[in-house]
Amino acid sequence: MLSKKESRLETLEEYIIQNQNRFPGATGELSQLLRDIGLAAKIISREVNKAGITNILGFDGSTNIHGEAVKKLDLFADQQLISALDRSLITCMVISEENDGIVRMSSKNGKYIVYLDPLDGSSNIDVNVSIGSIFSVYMREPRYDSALRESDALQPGVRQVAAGYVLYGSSTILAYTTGLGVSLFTLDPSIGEFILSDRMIKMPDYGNIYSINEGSYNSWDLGLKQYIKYCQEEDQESGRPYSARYIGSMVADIHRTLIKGGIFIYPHSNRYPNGKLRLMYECNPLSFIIEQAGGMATDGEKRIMELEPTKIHQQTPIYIGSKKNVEDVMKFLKEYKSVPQE
Ligand SMILES: O=P(O)(O)OC[C@H]1O[C@](O)(COP(=O)(O)O)[C@@H](O)[C@@H]1O
Ligand SMILES: [Mg+2]
Ligand SMILES: [Mg+2]
Repeated sequence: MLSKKESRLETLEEYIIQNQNRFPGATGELSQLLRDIGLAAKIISREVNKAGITNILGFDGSTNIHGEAVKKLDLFADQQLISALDRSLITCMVISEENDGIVRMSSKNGKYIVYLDPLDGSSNIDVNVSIGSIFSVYMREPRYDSALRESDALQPGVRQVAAGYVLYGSSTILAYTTGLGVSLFTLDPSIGEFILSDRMIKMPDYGNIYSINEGSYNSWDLGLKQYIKYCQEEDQESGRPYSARYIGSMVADIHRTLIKGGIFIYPHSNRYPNGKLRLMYECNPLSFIIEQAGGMATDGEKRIMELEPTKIHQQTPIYIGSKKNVEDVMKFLKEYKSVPQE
């Protein structure tokens, strides 16, 4: 929450410009890109807020590359974000959950590559539970020819120049980082502006909340089973048992973790041998946010943002949240790694 001293309303626009001025050589293009995403987020938020009375709920009838039935709002959000990014001619390529291949933009010389999860938490759209949008921005490597290739987009998370999410919940919140900390902006629909609500947020080092879909329990690693058992044991001193919270929209579960601390886990399982969540447009951007707020994100062994991507839609297990909680689960995974499964 902002201090009393900071009660003068600061818009996303003003904040972006202020940050840009910290870099004498800045061209203003990244600022423009963030503005583009802000505009699309306002349009999506308006549509989400009245979804029950417009014809936007339900399925579109198509299936995406993950074999998921696509929702109409998935496509609406995809179109809004892609057209907003295309307008300013600084993005050359978009990779989105709802498009199998790379989406080439009008400007093939644009210097940015943007990954999108246009609508996150699709299973919650029709039941009015918080959903989100996620974005991740890379620079395009300068090359002798301007041909756009999928391999241009296969860069590890540590190369992100910006990342963030929009949460469409009881209020609409935009969170982003360019590597200089994380700030949150709340949409004031009456003036149509995102207003700074948390500057340079730091998350708790530890939290007594764990978040995981226990439905796949039977195919979890023994170390994970032991960690969840540890979370559920009675021990007042260490704040256990923890509370279980699972919204089923990664953006919403991560936003809660950012504010309250704790851990969010989507492990590998029989149903998802490589995990369910996508490295490039879910795990990398949210890991960048969490790390910038002082947290941690791994695949159970390695730092998510150091994973070398081989496919634009690849999946990964993820353990993300407060540093102490993630270190704890890593210890359990390591300790039980060689113990035969029950
Ligand atoms: O229903 P499950 O298996 O718990 O999966 C929920 C997870 O899947 C997702 O909905 C996948 O994202 P999309 O909705 O963008 O496909 C995440 O937001 C969420 O964390
Ligand atoms: Mg998603
Ligand atoms: Mg999605």
